[in-house]
Amino acid sequence: MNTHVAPGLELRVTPRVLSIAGTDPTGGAGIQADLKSIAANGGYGMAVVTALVAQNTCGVRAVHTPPVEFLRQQLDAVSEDVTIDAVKIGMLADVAVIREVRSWLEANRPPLVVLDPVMVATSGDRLLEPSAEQALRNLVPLVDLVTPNLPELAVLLGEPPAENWSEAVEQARRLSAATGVTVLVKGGHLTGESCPDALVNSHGLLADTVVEFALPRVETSNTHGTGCSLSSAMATVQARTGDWADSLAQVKAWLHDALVHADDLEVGAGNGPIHHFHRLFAGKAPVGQEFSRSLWQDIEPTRTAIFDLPFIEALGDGTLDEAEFSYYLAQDALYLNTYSRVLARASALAPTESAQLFWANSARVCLEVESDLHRTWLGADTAPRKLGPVTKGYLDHLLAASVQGSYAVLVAAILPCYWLYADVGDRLHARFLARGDGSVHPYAAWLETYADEGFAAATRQAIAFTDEAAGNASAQERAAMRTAFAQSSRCELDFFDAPRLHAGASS
Ligand SMILES: Nc1ncnc2c1ncn2[C@@H]1O[C@H](COP(=O)(O)OP(=O)(O)O)[C@@H](O)[C@H]1O
Ligand SMILES: Cc1ncc(COP(=O)(O)OP(=O)(O)O)c(N)n1
Repeated sequence: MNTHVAPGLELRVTPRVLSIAGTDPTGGAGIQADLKSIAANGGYGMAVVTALVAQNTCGVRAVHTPPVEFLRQQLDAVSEDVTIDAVKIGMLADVAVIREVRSWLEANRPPLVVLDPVMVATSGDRLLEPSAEQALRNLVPLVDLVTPNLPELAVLLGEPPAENWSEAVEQARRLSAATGVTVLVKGGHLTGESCPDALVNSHGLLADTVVEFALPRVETSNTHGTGCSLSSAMATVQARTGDWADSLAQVKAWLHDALVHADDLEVGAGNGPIHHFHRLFAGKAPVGQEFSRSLWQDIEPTRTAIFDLPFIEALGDGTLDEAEFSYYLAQDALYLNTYSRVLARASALAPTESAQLFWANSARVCLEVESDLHRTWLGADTAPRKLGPVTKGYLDHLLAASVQGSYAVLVAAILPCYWLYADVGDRLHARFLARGDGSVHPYAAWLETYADEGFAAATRQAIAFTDEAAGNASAQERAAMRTAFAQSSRCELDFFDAPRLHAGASS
């Protein structure tokens, strides 16, 4: 699953994450927000203060920057004692602070560094001296991820700010190309119903140059500290998963719900903070990926059996019998129609707005894929198709999960269809590309559908929502999730083997 783990990065369940940033006495931004965000995302937070900021939700009143010798003493006190798994850097105030942090980074080389290039607060007050902009630009190539908002992205490039999302992504491409660093470009400063973020790396570090995640924009003025919270959450989750895209899928869902619950806090008269601990306050555990990882391990024999199937072998090398492929697609179309209803049921049961939207959108996409199957592959084949015995068995299992009322068990039953297809599509597509002989592959278009980055992103989100559901479930419910996941996985195996057994019998 973690295809992009940086060399030397040792993944940890509870990463030790250091924030190097300025303060916010109202607790919404800066180092206070970072510590909450790190804890809410399952890390152990530590803090070195760069500057003391007299600010509140309405604005910044004064900034006091202690001597850099004291900054170095703080940094050394932490790093000489504690193993640091990840660092998040926020407000750096001036050139002297940047120089000191740079020198400490060069001497200590933490395995993972995320830089939020803080320049201006929401209130419009400056948090970085203009004379320090070049020094901050020069720091970017030293980090692993930089998370600028749109005005900061423009300053880093020396260009006017992007006015729309596609310009923002183009700017992120240029910054990544120039620095070699992965850029997390954020759409918070734009308007519109959707609030997109994208990971951009022009040097092949991600599955695709641009990996985008969008969730609905939350209507609230309480967005103080979103950038701080996002960057420290990314440092934390990345130190656990080792995969930027997985990390953003998890963090974005968490942040969305933290914004949804922001108004509950009633802090301050201006732009108030987000609700970092909305999960904890609702009696939920922080999110990790241990549960989904253990599910994936449980089905290791099933996964091996799938790749040993003659159907998968022949699909991969393009020698699959046409009748078998056609049977498979027709059954897939029948399957998707009901699967879409099952996804809609998950949306109806979902405990959060972000999960509700995700499953509802998945139900819609599923119907689009079904009609695309008819248009692209089955168009000429108008023969009425009967639900095959394997398809029926699989759908009966999913429908049973959808009527018994547990959201957690239902999403566990749903997940293998995403995860195993993404895995099969990915591997077969890679095998196809590795042939490199330019030969025509009759099923290339099908392989592309499932090796598609959009599908991979949806799979990561489905995994993140399953982990979230597991975090809220009782031990008994988690055991039922495990059983449901394993059974759906066996159904997937049988589904791939069904054409061999049943294609001849159907008309
Ligand atoms: N109203 C909103 N609804 C949903 N997500 C938001 C909203 N405002 C900001 N975000 C998210 O918060 C994060 C920080 O974004 P942004 O506001 O662009 O940066 P900054 O806080 O550094 O100015 C991003 O993940 C962005 O998508
Ligand atoms: C000490 C400190 N650091 C950073 C910020 C800016 O925080 P950010 O997350 O960008 O949120 P907004 O303030 O822009 O909402 C800050 N205010 N103070």
